[in-house]
Amino acid sequence: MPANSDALALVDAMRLVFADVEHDRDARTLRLRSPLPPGTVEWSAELVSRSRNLYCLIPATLHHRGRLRFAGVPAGCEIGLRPTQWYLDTLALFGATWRATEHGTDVEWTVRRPARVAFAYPSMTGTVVAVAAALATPGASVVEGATAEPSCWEQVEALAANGADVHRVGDRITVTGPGPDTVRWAVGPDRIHAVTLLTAGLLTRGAVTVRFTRDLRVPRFVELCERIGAEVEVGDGTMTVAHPGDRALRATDVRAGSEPVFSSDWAPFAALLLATRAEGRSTLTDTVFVDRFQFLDRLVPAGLDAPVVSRTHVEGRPAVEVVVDGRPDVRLRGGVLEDCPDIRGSAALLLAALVADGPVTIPRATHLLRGYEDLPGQLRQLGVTAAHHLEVVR
Ligand SMILES: CC(=O)N[C@H]1[C@@H](OP(=O)(O)OP(=O)(O)OC[C@H]2O[C@@H](n3ccc(=O)[nH]c3=O)[C@H](O)[C@@H]2O)O[C@H](CO)[C@@H](O)[C@@H]1O
Ligand SMILES: C=C(OP(=O)(O)O)C(=O)O
Repeated sequence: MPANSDALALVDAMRLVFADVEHDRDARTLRLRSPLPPGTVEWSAELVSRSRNLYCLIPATLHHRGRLRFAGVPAGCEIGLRPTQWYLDTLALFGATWRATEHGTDVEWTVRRPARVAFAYPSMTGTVVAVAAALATPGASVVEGATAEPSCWEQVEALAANGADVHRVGDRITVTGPGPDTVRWAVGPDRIHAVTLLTAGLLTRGAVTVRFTRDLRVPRFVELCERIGAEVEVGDGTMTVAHPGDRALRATDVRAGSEPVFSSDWAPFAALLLATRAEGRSTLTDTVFVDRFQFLDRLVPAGLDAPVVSRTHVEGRPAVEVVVDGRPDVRLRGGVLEDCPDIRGSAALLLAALVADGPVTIPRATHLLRGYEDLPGQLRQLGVTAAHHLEVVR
């Protein structure tokens, strides 16, 4: 497992559930053993501020300890409205009760009942919470309208491989609990991380190869690369994306959103690439987060043309649209950039150093470090030299 700060927050939360938590950062393994006896778990405001993904751990926390109190709201990227009540309402379908208090939220799970959960929108965290709750509940539960994100299918794959009665067919997941006592799993490749590095290669007009031990499921990213004229080669456990070298990439329109369409998480990388390496006008939309493209504004003082951002609707959903006029030979100036309060926007700012003449400094790397253990170090390993002046102030 990775050791980005988000993952480390989850490890800390697991220390409140298991007596024996062994995290070996060199071996990249995490072992959780000996659940603590029932009691009340308290998540401090500090812990809660570190990861929004803590929501995914609520079922396990309640399963072993019965009661959870947390201050505030588990926080993540600030990229638009992100209400979270539906995660707790999903748990309530399995018999949990929750209430907002003066200090935060109290959740309890004393009576468990199997449930039928139907998402009107394919919520990612909602799906993970529902599958985990179903697994801890004796009897047959069903999750309909589940997310189409392969990273979440991995949850089902891991459980099934360990003997759980869990099946996914399309957007329907059936679970018969209780699940197995022991689960062992090697975490699959981080798809967003892979797309980040492959984009870096295109920005340098070079090529990057990523290696992985299990399928890298990024078909929409591959399609985009092919559409704009990049070369993609998929081998046995490898994917290489290469810039054509002698010509600019082609402009194209990108409709990002909830998978199976082009992932919202990759939209910043596509926008940066199309603005700085493609010839012509591209329009990108995102139906998940209205501030998805906020990082582009931070690059204007560094020499990027001001993006034209507007609110729109795509298939009835509110969306953000950005129009970029590609300048394939642009050289940005770099500089100390304004903070960008989201992981992928921050990563895109760092990648902008690859098309800049001057140093690029990201002033507050909190968000970057939530999603990437050491992106500057990885870029250096790929051959990015000191000339690109990547600097992250921790
Ligand atoms: C579906 C989707 O693309 N989810 C993204 C979201 O996951 P995350 O799990 O954070 O959020 P959800 O998938 O639960 O919801 C995403 C958005 O969907 C809408 N919504 C959700 C549930 C619901 O019942 N009704 C509703 O309208 C809301 O606008 C919400 O903000 O952020 C992650 C981090 O960037 C991305 O990896 C996920 O791809
Ligand atoms: C938005 C992201 O994370 P979070 O949901 O934790 O804010 C992300 O991973 O890009």
